[in-house]
Amino acid sequence: MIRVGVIADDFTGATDIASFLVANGLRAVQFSGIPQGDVTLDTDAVVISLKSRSCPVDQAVTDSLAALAWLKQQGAEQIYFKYCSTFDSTAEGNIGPVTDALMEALDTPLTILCPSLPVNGRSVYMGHLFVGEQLLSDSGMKDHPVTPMTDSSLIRLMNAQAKGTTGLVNASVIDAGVEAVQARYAELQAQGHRYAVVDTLNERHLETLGQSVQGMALVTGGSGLALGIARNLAPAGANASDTQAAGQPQAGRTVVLSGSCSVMTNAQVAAYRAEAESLVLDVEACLNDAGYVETLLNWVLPRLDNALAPMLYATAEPQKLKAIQAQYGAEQASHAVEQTFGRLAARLKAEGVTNFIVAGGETSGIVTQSLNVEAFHIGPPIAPGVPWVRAVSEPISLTLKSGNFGQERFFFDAQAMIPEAK
Ligand SMILES: Nc1ncnc2c1ncn2[C@@H]1O[C@H](COP(=O)(O)OP(=O)(O)OP(=O)(O)O)[C@@H](O)[C@H]1O
Ligand SMILES: O=C(O)[C@@H](O)C(=O)CO
Repeated sequence: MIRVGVIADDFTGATDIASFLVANGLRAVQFSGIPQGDVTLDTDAVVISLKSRSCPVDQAVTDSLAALAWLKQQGAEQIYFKYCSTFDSTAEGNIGPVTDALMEALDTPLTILCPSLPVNGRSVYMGHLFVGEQLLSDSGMKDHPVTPMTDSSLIRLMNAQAKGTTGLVNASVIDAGVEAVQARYAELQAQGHRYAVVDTLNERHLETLGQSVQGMALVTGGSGLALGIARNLAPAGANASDTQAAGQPQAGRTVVLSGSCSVMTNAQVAAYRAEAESLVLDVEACLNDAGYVETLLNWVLPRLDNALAPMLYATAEPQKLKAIQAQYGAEQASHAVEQTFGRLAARLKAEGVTNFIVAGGETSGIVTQSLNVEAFHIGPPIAPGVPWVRAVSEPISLTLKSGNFGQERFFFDAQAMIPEAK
């Protein structure tokens, strides 16, 4: 029986939530897109990753409903709509419209909004979302190129993009325990609200919330709530080393591919460059040189036996990125970089590389697609929300790192978890 069916609005967000599910005692399988037909699954949770965060609203709704239909067909008891812990969305959506569509399809009157992920510094207090010590609207997210977040009130954000109205379950109610929280849900519903923002400051709050939503047809949030839900549902005696076993990385040739320009990835690339061999992608060559992927491949191949895996990166500091975007056009440049990583990944696989350490959501999406990997087992985490994952049908392992996740030595730490070849 599938206890939880997750619809994630991007790729790295999907591995993020899958990681919290398995770390807290549920077995999980992740799919890249909606699988064709029925699949026989011996698992507690299924995570489907879509690309619905910043696509047009209609597309996001259609894809999310298709994922819902597939999950219901597999018998999923509870549906979890996973979006970003920084509530990445525009005034039009897609979080509001997708939530409305899922609620209508499930014929459910109330759901919760729980973006918080305290272990990564995302918390909610009095309905306001914080990133570390800053309000969301003061954090780096205010300058996001696609979904700039200039308001921190989850109530205002949701009311602007959804059909119904939003109420608050504040921290003191959550401190009062599961029954108080459930009574507050009933009160908000009786007042005509459709969405309940839940304050969350710590793991204890997530545990209370996980218990409070048992039986709720739809929940929505970041990956933090998955910890509470998994702890509530995990069978007695479940332990993470069992649930993560199928996703353990195997000995094999490894590369690092970094296409993220986020602040944390810049720091991680700088730390890794200082000790490992690396090559920066030339954006002009990505755009115009048909033989560039072979050039990159010829650089990588002789370095695959190095003690530290070779790294190819497009990662750039904000000023450099702006200059590149001004010269070539933002969309053209990022598309060309993504295509280069995708083609290179396919060539590397053909040359026997089995382990891919990838940074960036879009970059992870294209690399996974190019490797033709459709389903993953989830392994142990390298950092909160970033696990090793292993393809179900072939010996390929990946880490798919959200731009701002992970510690500075992430690329080293990921490799340290790969066993030595026998
Ligand atoms: N030097 C560069 N010049 C132009 N575009 C680049 C450059 N480096 C990376 N890009 C593009 O920037 C985008 C980065 O997005 P990606 O989702 O991979 O990372 P991210 O936004 O940091 O990650 P996440 O979505 O997990 O937070 C990609 O489209 C990538 O191709
Ligand atoms: O929730 C998060 O912050 C991440 O899983 C994510 O969605 C990054 O794109």
